[in-house]
Amino acid sequence: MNKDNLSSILIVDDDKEILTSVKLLLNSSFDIIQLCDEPKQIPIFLDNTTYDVILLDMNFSPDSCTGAEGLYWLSEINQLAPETRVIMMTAYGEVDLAIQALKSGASDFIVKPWDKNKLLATAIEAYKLKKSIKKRTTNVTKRKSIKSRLRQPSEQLIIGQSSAIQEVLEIIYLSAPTDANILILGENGTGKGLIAREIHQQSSRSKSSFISIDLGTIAEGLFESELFGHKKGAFTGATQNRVGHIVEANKGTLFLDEVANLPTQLQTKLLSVLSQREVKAIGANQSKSVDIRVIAATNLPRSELLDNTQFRQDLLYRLNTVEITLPALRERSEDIPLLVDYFLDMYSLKYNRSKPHISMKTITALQRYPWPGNVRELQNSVERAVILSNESELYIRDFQLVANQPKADKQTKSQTQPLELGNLEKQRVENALQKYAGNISHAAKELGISRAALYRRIEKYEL
Ligand SMILES: Nc1ncnc2c1ncn2[C@@H]1O[C@H](COP(=O)(O)OP(=O)(O)OP(=O)(O)O)[C@@H](O)[C@H]1O
Repeated sequence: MNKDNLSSILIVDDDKEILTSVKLLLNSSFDIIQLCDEPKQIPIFLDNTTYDVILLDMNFSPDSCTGAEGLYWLSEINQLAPETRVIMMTAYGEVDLAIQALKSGASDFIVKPWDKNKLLATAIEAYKLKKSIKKRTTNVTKRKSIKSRLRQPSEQLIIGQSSAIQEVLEIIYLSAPTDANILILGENGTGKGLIAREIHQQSSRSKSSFISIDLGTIAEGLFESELFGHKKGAFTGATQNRVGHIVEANKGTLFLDEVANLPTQLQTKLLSVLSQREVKAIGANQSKSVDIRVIAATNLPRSELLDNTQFRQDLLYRLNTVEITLPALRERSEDIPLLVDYFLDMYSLKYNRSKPHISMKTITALQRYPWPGNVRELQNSVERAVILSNESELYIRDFQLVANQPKADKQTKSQTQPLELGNLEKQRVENALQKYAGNISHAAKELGISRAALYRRIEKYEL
């Protein structure tokens, strides 16, 4: 068999017992497993073999606990074998080190003493990620590394080392420079707006406008005028000419958030704009030619969008030349340590506080919470914790999560999750509405969702 098709892993630890036990554990999942008990040998191993995954200890000298050795070897591996995914092995409590390793390009980390299933799952996940990225980029010449893009200064960073986020970054990288329309799917707060901006930033249209419209918040009668514009006197109240968002986005990007809310007759009109590349304001005699790229987003699951008789399928096929699905935060809890660290930096700076410490125990508790409002809810919780806590360390209570709602166990997730999440969400919406005496704006901010999303939940739960 071609050596390239064999899965390979290198385990680096100075403890020979650990090496043997990890080898036994991974034996049936990897074709090539090599052991290294002396980190100085790493370059020699890398010279002989291209590994998919390396499992790397943080400390090698008997008294060392700074993690400096692990970080040094991580950066060496990044240079010598940039495609290889590195999983760091850290001791319980070394959360700052683990985060530093992730920021320095590690793929993931695993805490010692480890749970065997977790170690196996982490190694397999890293292997799959390595393969999927390799597959999609073999034809791309001059490819910038994903990690360097992660660190690139931009308005707002997309944080995440999970395979789901890495794959999203890869799709953005490949599709942004083309003019293809893109449809982004994902629950509220998963980062659809952030991704849309990043696509615009990475496109050749980045110097022109990025016009974002939330179709979930536009009043029924205003859709057409907002999107297409109107001429003075076109209808009662049209006292002036109005340029629509489509024309404003000319040469740039038009982001249609909550696109499933677009009324049917306007779907037809939008479809014609996309195929004719012309737009006609209400009351105008002449069409104007436009050059726009459309990015659309919806929180509806794909199946619902396809079955939806209210949404024109021919428009859907115009919009989804490329499709990006953002997973819920509860499905990629491995991103939580980095996200928490990122938001702690952001809000300590904003509120002029010293950055609080956070223990591995607290991080683990945050990872077990289901985050129905996704990254937005996490961001709001961290902001609140930074504002309200005066301590040098943050504890789980500072995040004010709903008590006793741990994430469903993986095995039982499919049976229990919808019910648990539905109840949890309903309870949270009810609490927020009560707390702010029905004030939608305040309650939506507290929940970390848009006003439109809150209205939909009020309707859904008949509150
Ligand atoms: N991967 C990420 N890294 C850093 N910040 C993120 C990430 N994902 C989301 N965020 C932040 O979370 C917040 C919510 O993201 P965003 O508004 O893009 O979500 P959305 O899916 O568009 O939500 P909605 O459907 O409610 O409009 C924003 O402040 C965004 O910057």
